[in-house]
Parts: sequence; C-alpha cells; structure tokens
Amino acid sequence: MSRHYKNRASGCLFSMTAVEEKFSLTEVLSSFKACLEKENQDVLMDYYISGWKGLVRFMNSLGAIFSFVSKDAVSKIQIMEAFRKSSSGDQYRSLQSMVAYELKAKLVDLNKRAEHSNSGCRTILRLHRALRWLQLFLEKLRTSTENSKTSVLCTEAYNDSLANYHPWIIRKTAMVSFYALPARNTFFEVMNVGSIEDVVTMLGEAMPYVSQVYDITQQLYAQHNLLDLP
Ligand SMILES: CCCCCCCC/C=C\CCCCCCCC(=O)N[C@@H](COP(=O)(O)O)[C@H](O)/C=C/CCCCCCCCCCCCC
Repeated sequence: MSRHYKNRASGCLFSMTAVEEKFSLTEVLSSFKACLEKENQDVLMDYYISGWKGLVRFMNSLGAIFSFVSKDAVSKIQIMEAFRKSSSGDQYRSLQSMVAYELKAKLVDLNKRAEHSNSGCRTILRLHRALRWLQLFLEKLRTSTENSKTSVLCTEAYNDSLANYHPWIIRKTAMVSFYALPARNTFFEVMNVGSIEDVVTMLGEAMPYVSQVYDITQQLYAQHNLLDLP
C-alpha cells in the first residue's frame, strides 16, 4: 500500500510506502539497546551499525532532499562494515576493541588527515556526534506539543550538536532541508509505533539506551583524547 503525506511548509509530497512496510522506530532503537554488552558495557559494533542502517532507511523515505545527509551516513556505515569484514574484523567487534587496536597499531591520524584518513575511530566519531543530534531531536519530539514544528525542533537539536562541527555551507544546506520535514503528526505516524501516547511511552523507554551508548562512547573517546579527530 502506498500513502502520501503533504508537508505543511514545503507542500512536498512524501511517499511513505517504504516506511509503512519496513520502518518501525521501536525496532531501530532496539539495536542501540542490543549494542550494550551486559558484562562489561562494551558497545557492540554490529548492533551499532545495524541501528544506523535502520535510521538511514527512515531518512531515505523522507525524499531526495535528504539524500545528501543519508549519503554521508551510508558512506560511514560502509567504511565500518568493510573494517568488520576485513582480516582484522575481530578487532572491530566493539568500539572499545577498535579504539585499543587502532591506537596501538597507529592507525589513527591524530592531528591532520593523512595516511589513515578514514580510520574507524574518526568514522565512528562522526556518527557519534550525529547520535547526539538524534538524542536531542527525539527527546524534543517526545516532549513536544501539538503545535510544535518539526523544523524548529530539528534546527534546535542540530544547533546544539552537529552544527558545531560543520562548515557554513553544510549548516546552511541542512537548515534549508529541515523546512521540508514532515509535520509532527506525520512523524509520529511513520514511526509505526501506534498512537501518539504509544510513541511517547516507547521513546521514554528506548531513549535511555541511546543515551547510554552515547555516554559510554563519549567517555571512551575523552579518555583517549579522540574527541577532536580531524
Ligand atoms: C522518526 C524519527 C526518527 C528520526 C530518524 C532520523 C534518521 C537519521 C538518519 C541519519 C542522521 C544523519 C546522519 C548524518 C551524519 C553526519 C555525519 C557528519 O557530520 N558528517 C560530516 C563530516 O564528515 P567528514 O567530512 O568529516 O567525513 C559531513 O561533512 C556532513 C555531511 C552532510 C550531513 C549534514 C547534515 C546533518 C543533519 C542531521 C539532521 C538530519 C535531519 C533529518 C531529520 C529526520
């Protein structure tokens, strides 16, 4: 079944076929819960990647205007999948093992991009910063009211996170694309979770796991001085 939603601000039509058939935010966010290894709180790479793949699927369904965002996320996911499939794949089992391995083997460009321009540490750092945006955006959606505008929620979340790392041209492009986001109710609908109350409950239960993944990664990167990798 194919349904179309009209975006209030831009008048664009979004085809939600893919979303209805494939996307459930509950499922995607559960990957971030599964990331956390029980015994030692390691962040497991395969689930981390799987969470991002789910988010990208959702992003793609929002239309071509967001393809510049999803393309970058996809290229970073592919870099990490390639590491995982390589002969050193076991070293990339978790974010912790990746950091230990790449630092020990001197596989990270610490000051400027050179020989190891796409290290796992640098690539995950970009996704990690984007996870902060997601955390802020979903929390804003969860606590939003009927009159809240998704473009405003998204802009605020972006300004408090990713924007600090993006050059002017990317910031401007991102801001323009936010005006094409579907309205709040449409967002809730495409999450495929149920009623607005169900979404709010689900986000309240799932977001602590996303936050935990974010906090553990932040601490890991801070501990090894990796938060500013070029
Ligand atoms: C129903 C609600 C669920 C929400 C689901 C959201 C789906 C999110 C999917 C993807 C999120 C965006 C991931 C973006 C990764 C950006 C990483 C980054 O910062 N890359 C830049 C730096 O990389 P290097 O050049 O150093 O390798 C890169 O320059 C930037 C590329 C363009 C992306 C910039 C815009 C980011 C905006 C994020 C908000 C997206 C809004 C969509 C709202 C659904």
